[in-house]
Amino acid sequence: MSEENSGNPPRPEMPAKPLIHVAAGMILRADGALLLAERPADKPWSGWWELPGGKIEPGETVLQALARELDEELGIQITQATPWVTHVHEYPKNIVSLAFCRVTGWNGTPTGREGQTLAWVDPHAPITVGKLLPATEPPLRWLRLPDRYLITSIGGQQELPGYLARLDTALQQGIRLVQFREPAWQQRDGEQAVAAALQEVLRRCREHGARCLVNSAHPRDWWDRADGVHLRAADARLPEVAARLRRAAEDSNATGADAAAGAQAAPDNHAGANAAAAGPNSWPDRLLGMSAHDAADLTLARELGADFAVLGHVLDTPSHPGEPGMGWERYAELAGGAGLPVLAIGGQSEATLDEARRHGAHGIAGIRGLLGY
Ligand SMILES: Nc1nc2c([nH]c(=O)n2[C@@H]2O[C@H](COP(=O)(O)OP(=O)(O)OP(=O)(O)O)[C@@H](O)[C@H]2O)c(=O)[nH]1
Repeated sequence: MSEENSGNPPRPEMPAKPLIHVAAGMILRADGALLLAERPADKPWSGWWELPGGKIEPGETVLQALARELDEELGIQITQATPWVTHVHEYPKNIVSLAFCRVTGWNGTPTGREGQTLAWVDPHAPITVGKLLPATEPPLRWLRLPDRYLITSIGGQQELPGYLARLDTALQQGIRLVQFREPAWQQRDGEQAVAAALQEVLRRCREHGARCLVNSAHPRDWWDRADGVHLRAADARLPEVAARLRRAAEDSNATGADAAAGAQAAPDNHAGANAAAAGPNSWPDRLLGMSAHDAADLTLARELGADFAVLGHVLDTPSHPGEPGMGWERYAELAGGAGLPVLAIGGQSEATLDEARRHGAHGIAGIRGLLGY
């Protein structure tokens, strides 16, 4: 029904909020420490902490703007930086599109050239230097996500001992995120046989402080045994999946997990914008991953409050014979608009991690390449 004949009075036009494009640096030292800056007294939100950076000027690329800002603000010259996640946050008075970049190489020593206090912090520990700008909280959460994601492909009971030995090695070598995914085995031998393998994989992951998600091809009641779920794109569209995630979010809110996760009060003109813009964070005490193949899948991942998406396949891979990969250019285009961390999948291994990062990936996912085949 059109507004004219709906019987409702026409709504007054809302003035559009200004959209500000910003480049901000995740400046990471070799020991993993992250640089934060306190906004100085003469700027809006003074006293709040942020990632160094600033507005992108007309004609500048994100990396050019970042290089200029870090030189002006900190007196450092970037030698190594890659695009990461672009996060759009709506404040009551404006909308900021923050293009976060990983900065891992620079010349000079960061100095607060505009009077700002600087602090190197451990991004894996609670941030205690002060309040973070609301739009700066999601990237700090995302930074904690491991950058290598191993997906199982055990295949059957006979192969299990050999696989577990390889898994042990991968965990010893630093794998901290695993997805248990055995749809063919489950279909052939039944859930019981596969459930025992999940227990073995979970036990080993826990021994090494790694998290293990279960693929949504497996029974729903396994999700709670693991550290979260990895949704296939088709499963992410099922109403019962959305309902299940909503229930998990409600349970978690009821037990105050949000407060424990460090939600902060915002000043008046930031108030209320944070939770909505950071995504619903559907399952705060567990991880939610989703497989994506196109822009619509990535949008859905963001709407569901996924912690990350896996996008591919990028390069040709034995798991999709005869289906050419999307290639790095297309990957970069899609990942750049995703608004959440994206891992590249398809032909990935330690050897492709740098290339993946150059194209905006948070990291890589794989079956064989991350198991040392
Ligand atoms: N650099 C940076 N800006 C952020 C972050 N989070 C966040 O909401 N912002 C917002 O993005 C905008 C950054 O622009 P800016 O730093 O160039 O602007 P400014 O207020 O310092 O003023 P100015 O450029 O006129 O000196 C501000 O509105 C700031 O509140 C962050 O982590 N880093």
